[in-house]
Amino acid sequence: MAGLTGHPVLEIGDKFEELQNNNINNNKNKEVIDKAGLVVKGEENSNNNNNNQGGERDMAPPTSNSLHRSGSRPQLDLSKAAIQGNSEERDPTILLPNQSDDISHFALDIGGSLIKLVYFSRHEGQSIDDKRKKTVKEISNGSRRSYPILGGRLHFVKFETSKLNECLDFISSKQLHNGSKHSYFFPFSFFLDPSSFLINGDSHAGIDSHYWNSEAPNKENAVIKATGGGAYKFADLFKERLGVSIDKEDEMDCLVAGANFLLKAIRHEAFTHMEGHKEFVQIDHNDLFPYLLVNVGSGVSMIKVDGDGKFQRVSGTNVGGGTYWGLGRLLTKCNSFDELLELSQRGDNRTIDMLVGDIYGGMDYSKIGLSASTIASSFGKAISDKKELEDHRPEDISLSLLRMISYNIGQISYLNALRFGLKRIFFGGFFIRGHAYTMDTISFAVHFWSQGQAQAMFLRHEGFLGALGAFMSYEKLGLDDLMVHQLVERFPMGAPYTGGKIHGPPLGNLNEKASIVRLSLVLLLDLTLHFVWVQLQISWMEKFVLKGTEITAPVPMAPPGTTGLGGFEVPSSKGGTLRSDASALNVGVLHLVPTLEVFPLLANSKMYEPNTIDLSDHCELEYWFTVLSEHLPDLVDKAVASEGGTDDAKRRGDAFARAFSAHLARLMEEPAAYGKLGLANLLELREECLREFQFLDAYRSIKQRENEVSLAVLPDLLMELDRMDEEARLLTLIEGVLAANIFDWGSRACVDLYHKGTIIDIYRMSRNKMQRPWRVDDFDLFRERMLGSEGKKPRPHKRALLFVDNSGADVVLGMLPLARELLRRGTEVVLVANSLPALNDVTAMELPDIVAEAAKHCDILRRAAEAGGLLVDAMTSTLDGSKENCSSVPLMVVENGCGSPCIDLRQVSSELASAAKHADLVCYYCSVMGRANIYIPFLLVSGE
Ligand SMILES: Nc1ncnc2c1ncn2[C@@H]1O[C@H](COP(=O)(O)OP(=O)(O)O)[C@@H](O)[C@H]1O
Ligand SMILES: CC(C)(COP(=O)(O)O)[C@@H](O)C(=O)NCCC(=O)O
Ligand SMILES: [Mn+2]
Repeated sequence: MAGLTGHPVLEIGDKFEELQNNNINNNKNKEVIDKAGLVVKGEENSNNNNNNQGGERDMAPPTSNSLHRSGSRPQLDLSKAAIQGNSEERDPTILLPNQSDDISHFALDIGGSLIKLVYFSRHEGQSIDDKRKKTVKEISNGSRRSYPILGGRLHFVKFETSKLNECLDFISSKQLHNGSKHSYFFPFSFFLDPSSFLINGDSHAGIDSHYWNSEAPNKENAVIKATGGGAYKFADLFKERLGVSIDKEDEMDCLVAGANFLLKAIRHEAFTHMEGHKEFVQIDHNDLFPYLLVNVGSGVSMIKVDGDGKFQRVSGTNVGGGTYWGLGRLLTKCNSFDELLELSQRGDNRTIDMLVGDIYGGMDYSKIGLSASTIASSFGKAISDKKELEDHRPEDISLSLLRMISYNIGQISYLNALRFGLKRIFFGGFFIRGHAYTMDTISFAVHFWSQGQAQAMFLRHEGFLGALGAFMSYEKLGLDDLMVHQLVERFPMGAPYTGGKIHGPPLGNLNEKASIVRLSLVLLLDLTLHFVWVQLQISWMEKFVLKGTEITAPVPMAPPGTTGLGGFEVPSSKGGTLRSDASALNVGVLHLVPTLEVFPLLANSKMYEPNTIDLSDHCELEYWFTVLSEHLPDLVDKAVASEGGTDDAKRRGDAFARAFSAHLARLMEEPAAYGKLGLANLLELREECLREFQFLDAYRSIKQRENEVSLAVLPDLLMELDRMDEEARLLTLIEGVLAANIFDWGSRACVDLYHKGTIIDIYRMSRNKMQRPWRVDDFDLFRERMLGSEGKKPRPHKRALLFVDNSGADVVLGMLPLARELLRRGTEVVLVANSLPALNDVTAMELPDIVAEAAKHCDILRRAAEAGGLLVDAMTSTLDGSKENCSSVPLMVVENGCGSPCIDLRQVSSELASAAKHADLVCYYCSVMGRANIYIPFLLVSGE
């Protein structure tokens, strides 16, 4: 598992606390998995050491092509690529017969102020072409869907309605309107014109669809879904410019469909914001309706929502976002909405608003619950004939206007909630703009007037409700069937700081990055084009490196103070600039992965929390920020070495370090910037960031070296185990699993420990320390089931799932011997490993080779691996001479669907979910790194 927390699973949130309190309650642990039976936990082990692991060897990158939930790289199938027609031609067409479609769909919400665009890039997963192929088939028993499975990504982008042309250019440059086409051709000329890469775009769209299409687009039939007034107003323009017809969807229908989808499908979509404090709310799907939806766009619509498609627009107000921006622009001469909002942060509305105290001689009007600081009359002081507009500070005007409008919206919303007895009010629309003071003001109004009975909540995808709803009206996409576990939100890592014109979420001008891939393709076909490739690759990376030095810290949104009696002080944040639109949207790309499933043995997926550590606790965040920052130079060294230490790798390493540091800094300032933040998210972010800078496996050589060393000592270990009687062997095996899990490069103490001795020394030393009773110690129950007791026969398990974690000793000396013991007793064993590399975790792709090597020394493993389809080639002779006949009991490998050091059991691969259904033993172990850097390994063994 590796990782600073290991794979935190099985209610480890609870467990971790319990562990820290030295108060483990076995019964509670047993509730974790339906088929609970046994929990075994190892000794606490404190390790301190130093030293450095020396020189890495450069190795060829792995050819991982399995589908997993990250999938942040474009996947190209270049096999059988060929130039069509005459290769001497200037713009020959290249045929990629095996490249799957990248079909795009998009929908628009064209409002009074902004155009919201939601588009989908879809690609097929590649077929599994590794040694696990047979395993996967076996496990599925024919029930599993066969690859490829369609997945894709939803991207969110916005434009100003007044700049409709920008939107049309964007659509055109991405050829979104040529969507569902089935050709795999593209013109060579695209690659020779660097300017064609300078369009706005994002990294996660991967390869734009038009690169695959050279046929004249079939525009006549193209129909796109759009909502908002602009769907009517600009329909002709769309036809003229893009040749597409607009299929108009009702705005209210779309708002409701979008809100319902988000509230059901995105785990932490809604949050409260009171007095500067943001808290994510977990909405119970079965208890969502009714609610009041308030969409604050140019104007405001208030909709009572009773179910999917069941709603009534109950009210609205013409004092909305357009009013703030329009009046604000007139009164302050601001050039942009953000500038206006920024001004408000430095404003003092008391100079312009008439307060209760102004009227009551500085006193509260407490009889009716009004404090002296309550605004009695917005802009009331402007009646003074002593002051003209220019005598007022634009900052004060902006704040006064913002407060007036936000408060008014909050108050009218409350009245409508009261009218219909609604307790929950969700606010959307881009007027909110994730702005702390706006949200606080609305929340305050709702709270104050409802006396705490109604709750204001905000939506992370605030302005995109209508566009999402329009998008979902494409029936064939079946998006409404998507479930929360099939969606993974990712924040592209390099983009926020790359500069250039950015639309939408933190994506940036990354088409240049995708161009690297495209040009590599050109390279394959025509090496003379090398110079173009190099030039463009540099341009993207250099841009990042240069911009990286200009990264500015975000503006802290300090909480405003309140005075209690209905009054609000001025915002205490006097900060500088607002974040640019791109990063301020705070929404990432939504990856739709239909293959993800909830781990079926999870007893209570609602209660389950994969994050052992909640980073909204500032002390925790600061601690982990320091750990990750300090570890960064070492990680960059490893990453660069893993790519051969070339100049290109160094440049990418530098860019990675800047990108990751910038994200860390951002999260330090605003921990909830990317949604609810836990340690598992932060660790995953780091892996994603590495991948985005094309470091596919930073620990590659370390892993290989440790596998080799561990495999070399495995035969001795197996002999030692075989000399023991059954009981001693079982105990030693469990101790071995606990001991070997110490080899985790995610923990500082463990890295230090490495330099104390050889792997086998450390393994033995750790094993000897695992004195019973362990913190959680159900070993006796386990032994009884495995070996039987007086009057009770052994009851071998049918199928065991062994979650494997770190490469080297952990898997080889810890888990494989346990697997062997289970196989020997007739239990099928499924090794569960990461889909993509993360730290020193072993991956599912790497396991067959490790098992094959181990099988050379062990007949049991060899036969089982053969039975499980892991050994494709005939094996060499074995050394341990075991002759037990277990050829029919297979050893298999499945990927867990995860590319992070921490697994989230709510989102695992379908092959793991499928394997779990027949399992009656789950063996899951992890090391928990406490704040004191104390290593606490524990193993959860649950069986029926
Ligand atoms: N960059 C921006 N430009 C203009 N208005 C913005 C911007 N960001 C936020 N807003 C606010 O959002 C409002 C538009 O919200 P939106 O939900 O998109 O409504 P509409 O559908 O009417 O365009 C604007 O009136 C303004 O108050
Ligand atoms: C007319 C609208 C639905 C248009 O939507 P918008 O472009 O503002 O998002 C909206 O502006 C609105 O509901 N206005 C309030 C009108 C009223 O009820 O007084
Ligand atoms: Mn709108």
